[in-house]
Amino acid sequence: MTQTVPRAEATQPSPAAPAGGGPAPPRVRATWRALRGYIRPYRAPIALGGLLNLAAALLVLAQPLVAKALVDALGRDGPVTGIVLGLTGLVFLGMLVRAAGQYVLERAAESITRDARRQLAARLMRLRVAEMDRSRPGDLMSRVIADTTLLRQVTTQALVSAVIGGLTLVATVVLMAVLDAPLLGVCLAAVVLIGCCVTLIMPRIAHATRRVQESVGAAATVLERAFGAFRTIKAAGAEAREAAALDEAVDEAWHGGVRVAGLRSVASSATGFAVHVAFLAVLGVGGARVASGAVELSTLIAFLLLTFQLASPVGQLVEAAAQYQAGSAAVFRIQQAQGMDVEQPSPGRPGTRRCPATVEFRRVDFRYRAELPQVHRDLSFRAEGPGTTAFVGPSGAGKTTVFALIERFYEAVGGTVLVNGIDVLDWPLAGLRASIGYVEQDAPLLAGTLRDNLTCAAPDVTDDDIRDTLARVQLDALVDRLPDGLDASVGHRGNALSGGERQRVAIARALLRRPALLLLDEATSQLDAVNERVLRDVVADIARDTTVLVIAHRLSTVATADQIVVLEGGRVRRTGTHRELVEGDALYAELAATQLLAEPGARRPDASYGARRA
Ligand SMILES: Nc1ncnc2c1ncn2[C@@H]1O[C@H](COP(=O)(O)OP(=O)(O)OP(=O)(O)O)[C@@H](O)[C@H]1O
Repeated sequence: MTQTVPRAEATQPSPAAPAGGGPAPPRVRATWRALRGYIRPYRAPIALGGLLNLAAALLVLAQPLVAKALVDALGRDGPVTGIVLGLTGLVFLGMLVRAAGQYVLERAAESITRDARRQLAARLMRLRVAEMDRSRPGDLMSRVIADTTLLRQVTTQALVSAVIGGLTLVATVVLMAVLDAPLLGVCLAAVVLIGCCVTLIMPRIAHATRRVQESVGAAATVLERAFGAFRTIKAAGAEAREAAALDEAVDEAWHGGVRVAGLRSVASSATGFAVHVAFLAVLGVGGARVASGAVELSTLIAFLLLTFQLASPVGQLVEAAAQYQAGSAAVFRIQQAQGMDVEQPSPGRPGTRRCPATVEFRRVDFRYRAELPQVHRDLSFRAEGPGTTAFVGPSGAGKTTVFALIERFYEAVGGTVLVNGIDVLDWPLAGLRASIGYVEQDAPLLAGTLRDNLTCAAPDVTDDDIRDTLARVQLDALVDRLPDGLDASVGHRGNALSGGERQRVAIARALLRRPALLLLDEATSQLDAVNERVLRDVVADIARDTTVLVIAHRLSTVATADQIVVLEGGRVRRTGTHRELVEGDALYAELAATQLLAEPGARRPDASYGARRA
């Protein structure tokens, strides 16, 4: 049995969406769940880093007590060398332990960022084509690159700071209570003040961070759009307009970033201010208590040092809260992307691949989205191999969509698409696509080398296979001419090659997959006579042992096709050979006379459809 994926299953609910009832708001719970998922594989190093940081904090905490011993020893005229050496050792040891703790944490943070990027990128590669149609690629790119960076802080530093800060705060408060309880009361007032301030500021940090990340996504979208159509932008003289669109997004990010900076500085200033107020209050109240003999001077000095040290754990807690808020904004956006609709991998099933393949559409209905008009209505045809079936029809008739349904980029809303007699929904997706070679009309190439482009669909092919295939599409001379041969760069989207060469590289790429079915969307641009002839010969050669489906834009293609399917308004209007259709179908005769590209010197059939309709 072939494993099929029910359509409903393939749609993943967004983790960012409300997760049901309960006291905690769903977003907070979803954020926590996601954070726990990122942290889980690195619990050990994070715990080690946390322990080292805690040890460093305790070593720092011990310093006032040693300082108190030093003051007491000085007061008694006792020996101080050991105490001074001990204090120096404490300072150095604290520094080393803190450095080690930081390294372990930073390493874990980098690993978490790497994992998040890998997971998200792998997921986005599996997005359904329909989902990609609705998305902005630039924004998705910024989620993979920029948003994941914010995880670095929240998953390690913020977590450890919160734990260490909390523990250190408790330890400091306990020590203060041991030293002098009334003075502790003065300090606690400052801590309450900070708590109120933080509660007010933190949600605003999350909101502003989200605005920054969204603006960064918008900026990436503008850049992606401009770089993707760079020549068009230049030819249209639209550089300034694109730059202005980028400015807008960048300004928005700036405003958000400045707001976050402002909020964070208010939070940290409030912390510093509260500690200073506490220090002065302890100095005043403590001075009076020393004067009255209620406490010793050394106790007051130790207390004052502890009061200053209070700034560190409280600052850590405030910083952790701010990092959590910023991170939660990023987690929200990452989870949104993780929740997009992906294709489900299904295990391969041997035996379904048969060469040449047979394709059949049985009463297929299709529309791209519920709110869009229907593209195919009751569409039925059968194409067998070996041989060529050509599709012709007016622009928008649904020819390219036929190929998209065979590749299962989209799923029919009614009827059945069969390959080798099996519903494409029942095929293992990878197996289905492995049987098909698809050459798109604009033959997009990937930036990289010629070899990268040829092997991306069939990584295991040998150099001999590549050379044979290049000879078949008559590209061997080009490769011999290039100084770096197969390792020559093809430029962004293959810009370093001519249109005809790009087409032939795309065909070679498809052939290296050894397809049972070749889908070829012919280029609409006029190729020179050599390229035209080469392409025709190549397709004829492939069609000898393979099923070739071609969206025809050339007279030479339809003239030699074994079968021609004429599409009109999403339906099959007529099927036949070129000769039959020229004589028997007015629309076909008109298309052949007016829209199909003829080789220079070739005779066109007369147009009659428009004339007859008129
Ligand atoms: N991704 C998409 N989302 C929404 N509508 C789409 C999408 N792709 C195509 N369409 C629409 O579907 C219809 C059929 O498009 P299709 O590309 O299949 O036509 P075609 O016959 O190949 O046209 P052409 O010869 O001009 O390439 C068109 O009206 C088109 O606007």
